[in-house]
Amino acid sequence: MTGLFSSFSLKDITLRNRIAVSPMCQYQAVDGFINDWHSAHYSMLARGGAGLVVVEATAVAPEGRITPGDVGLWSDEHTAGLSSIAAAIKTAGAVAGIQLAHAGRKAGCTPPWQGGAPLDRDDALAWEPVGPSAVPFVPGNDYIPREMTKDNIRQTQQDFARAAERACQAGFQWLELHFAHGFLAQSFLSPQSNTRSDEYGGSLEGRARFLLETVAEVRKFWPDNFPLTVRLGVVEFDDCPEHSFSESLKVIGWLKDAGVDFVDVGLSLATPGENIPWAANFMVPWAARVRREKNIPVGTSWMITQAKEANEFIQDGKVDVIFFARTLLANPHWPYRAARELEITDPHAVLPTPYAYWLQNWSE
Ligand SMILES: NC(=O)C1=CN(Cc2ccccc2)CCC1
Repeated sequence: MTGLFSSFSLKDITLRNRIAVSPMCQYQAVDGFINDWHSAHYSMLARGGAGLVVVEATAVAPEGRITPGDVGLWSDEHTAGLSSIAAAIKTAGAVAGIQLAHAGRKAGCTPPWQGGAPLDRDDALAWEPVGPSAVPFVPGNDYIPREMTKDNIRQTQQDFARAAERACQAGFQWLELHFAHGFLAQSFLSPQSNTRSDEYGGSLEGRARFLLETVAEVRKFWPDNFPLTVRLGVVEFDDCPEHSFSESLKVIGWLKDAGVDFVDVGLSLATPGENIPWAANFMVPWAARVRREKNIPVGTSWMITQAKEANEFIQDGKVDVIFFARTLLANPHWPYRAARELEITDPHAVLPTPYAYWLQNWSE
């Protein structure tokens, strides 16, 4: 019987359950290097019982960081630190995943708790953002990205590919390309941000070209037996969400043909004014449609907090994996709580032995 605690196999990788730790930016790195914060953070989450732990948005180039505190994999020097993170995740019994990102025109900002605005131009840590077109994320704002040349595009695609190679060397076995949240790849896809008239703009094929060429480059360096996945913003909540969704379905078909094994169904966040219908589980129906209409395994996230509901989404074949974020930040042992609530056999067994032993006969 499939459910939240049934295993999930994709290519040669098997998750012990359907609970994934969603990539959550910590903004604690220096020059892209991880430190004790990340080691404790990811060990804590992996020991909580999730089947998959995806490391936060990891920049493929320095100018692709959301903030100066983003983790990076743009240099061989970054590999060692991340290999210790991958090892810690695997030792805890979870599959080690990593999200590779380039924030494009949304790069170069302060972390949300400092307002999330672009760094002052005279800040020594600031840099010029890049994007498909010289169109600012905030209309009328003077934080305008430099329009990427074709050489810049090719270089960034290589950056993704080399970062994927490093991720494999570091021991990660699940790769997620960040094609959502208004970051670089999403900004190529959205006509709101991509006004190019060359082959990287205009038609849907043109706007999707950056994504498909990036997947093709990554495919050369990421082992075929490990899942190659994308987080894709599948819907823009503008005056016609069905339009952007139908375009996304076409793009997902092309991504699947290019070798993408799984789609983590996310938000577009391509423009600041989106009227997002925030509500519990609101992305599940969209993910279920992708799964059914494109016959590809999917995951999703956003305000999913209840074990019984999550279990039903899996049982009903709506989604294959559920990415939890704040639910797990609030309680890293939430998988244990969920196991008890769903009355699976040996709920304590989702935790490592030193915890499981003492909890086997414990009832709160
Ligand atoms: N790395 C990412 O994909 C990020 C996504 N965010 C969207 C978000 C909006 C609202 C609530 C949570 C996340 C903000 C921080 C960075």
